[in-house]
Amino acid sequence: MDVVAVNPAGLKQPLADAFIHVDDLSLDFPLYHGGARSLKKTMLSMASKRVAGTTGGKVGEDRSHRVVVQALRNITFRLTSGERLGIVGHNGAGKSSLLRVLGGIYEPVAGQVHVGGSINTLLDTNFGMNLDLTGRENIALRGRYVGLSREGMRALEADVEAFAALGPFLELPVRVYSSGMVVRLGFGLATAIAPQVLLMDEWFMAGDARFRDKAHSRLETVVRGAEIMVLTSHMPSVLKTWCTRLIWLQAGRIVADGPVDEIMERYAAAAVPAL
Ligand SMILES: Nc1ncnc2c1ncn2[C@@H]1O[C@H](COP(=O)(O)OP(=O)(O)OP(=O)(O)O)[C@@H](O)[C@H]1O
Repeated sequence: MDVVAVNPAGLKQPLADAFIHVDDLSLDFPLYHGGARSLKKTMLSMASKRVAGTTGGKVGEDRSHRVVVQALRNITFRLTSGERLGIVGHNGAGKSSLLRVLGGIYEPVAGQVHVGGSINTLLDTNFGMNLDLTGRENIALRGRYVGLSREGMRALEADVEAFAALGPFLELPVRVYSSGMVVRLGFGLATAIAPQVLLMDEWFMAGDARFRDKAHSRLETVVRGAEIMVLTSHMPSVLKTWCTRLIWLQAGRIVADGPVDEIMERYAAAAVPAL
């Protein structure tokens, strides 16, 4: 296992072309703990009767005889600068797990992941936010995290303040915000920093209707600025608009990898409708 992020958020240095190399990657989530023998028996017996087309990853035993969800199995692909990859698959196919491994959030149990270039992971709008800090303090925190200069910090603060339009609430702790206000701040922050590699979950695009148009044009700027994008989505229109290539996952494995139209057609013919 080896996760290497070259220059993660290293915005100060000039960077080489972005890339993603994933070789024979596997990821497990342990489910069984110590005493729950009957749960172990039930899970393994149900997993052996699993029928094609059901949701979730494959349930099995790892080398230490723990019951695990095999969320990703033997995933191999390469992306170079200019590629926009969409990941499709049924609920529980492993799409979000793959994004999180690429973003260095989950550690694979086997295989290699090399990501070259600055990364921004847009998973949910709360990601990386400290609810006890004020909106303004969260902006400063993010700026420091990505290593911005003083001038960069000022620009970040002005940009997010104007976008989020929280007025005096920017001086209050985020925990007193409404959910829509948290989305405004989180979205403004996440899209203020243009990465070379953009990892994005489609849920990130959800927001309240009035805010969505404003958010969409901002998101489009970040997407167009990124050299590589990886997007998980259930929405054919989103995938067709934004992606150049699709990987179709089924119970943690790649079943197809290729041009958007071709994979969409095969997926639509075979897939369990997602929620
Ligand atoms: N933290 C976790 N602990 C245990 N199992 C998990 C965890 N996260 C995900 N899983 C399991 O891993 C498998 C893959 O989940 P993942 O969230 O990657 O699927 P997904 O394709 O993104 O699904 P959806 O389209 O429903 O969001 C599922 O079977 C899920 O139950």
